[in-house]
Amino acid sequence: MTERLVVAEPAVKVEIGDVGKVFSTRAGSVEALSGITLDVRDGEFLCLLGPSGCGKTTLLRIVAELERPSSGVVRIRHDEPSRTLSAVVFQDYSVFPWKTIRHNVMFPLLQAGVRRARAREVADHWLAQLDLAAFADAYPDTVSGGMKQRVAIARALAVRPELLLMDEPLAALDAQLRLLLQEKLLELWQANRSTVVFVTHSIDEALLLGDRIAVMSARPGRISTVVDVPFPRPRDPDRIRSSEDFAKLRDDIWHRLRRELQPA
Ligand SMILES: Nc1ncnc2c1ncn2[C@@H]1O[C@H](COP(=O)(O)OP(=O)(O)OP(=O)(O)O)[C@@H](O)[C@H]1O
Repeated sequence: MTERLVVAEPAVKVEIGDVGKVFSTRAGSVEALSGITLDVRDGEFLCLLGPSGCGKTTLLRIVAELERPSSGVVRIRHDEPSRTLSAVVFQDYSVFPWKTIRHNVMFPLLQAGVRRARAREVADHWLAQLDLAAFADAYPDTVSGGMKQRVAIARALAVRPELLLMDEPLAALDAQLRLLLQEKLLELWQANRSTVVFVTHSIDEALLLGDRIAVMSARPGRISTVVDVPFPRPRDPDRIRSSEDFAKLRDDIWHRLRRELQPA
């Protein structure tokens, strides 16, 4: 069950308490998550990292209220009722192909009751932030995958959600583009802090972007450890990636993940 109410601890934005999820399929039941207890702190960038199929997407969908947990509870603190509580960015460039890029970004604002002229202004601001201003009148299918994903990110940021949920938003991009978009996300987040839950397979990405990394075990997913990322902000991507601490933490997290990947 998902509840929106004031959680006990004011520094906590999302309280995930003993959440389990079992999917029933024709072939039987699949236990995707078991006993997940995790707090997402107000204003933090939390990364969820874990082996394929460990339930990262399921957990994110439960927090987004797109899926109901089979057991346990999720509580989300909604501080400003006039503000959108959460927005989700998926991996697969979920943009409307029949709308121009500007109208894609305007859409959730109009849905939220923002006046058209203001929605256009806000959309254009975020398109500029994501280097898409020149493509505002283009349709998504005429631009690259990386651009479509930037549209999806601009659309999510434009509503200024209290909680931004991202499910491997950079996974479908080629390696170089992924690095560039990681840096863009880092810059945008540092300038417009909100609470973020970010699912990724990439240890490097989690270390560059995250304040904390919740490492999940193989299915049924559990939180096996939560790593504090010690790099101060604002972060300089090149300095961080080439630092000794980065290499050490990457190695440490990789060893934990490898244990999960190896069959018992
Ligand atoms: N709607 C569903 N019905 C049945 N099983 C499901 C459903 N959604 C997810 N699962 C199963 O639950 C488990 C967890 O899936 P999930 O997609 O959450 O994992 P993930 O960690 O995000 O995987 P990946 O990293 O590969 O994207 C998998 O075994 C998956 O097959």
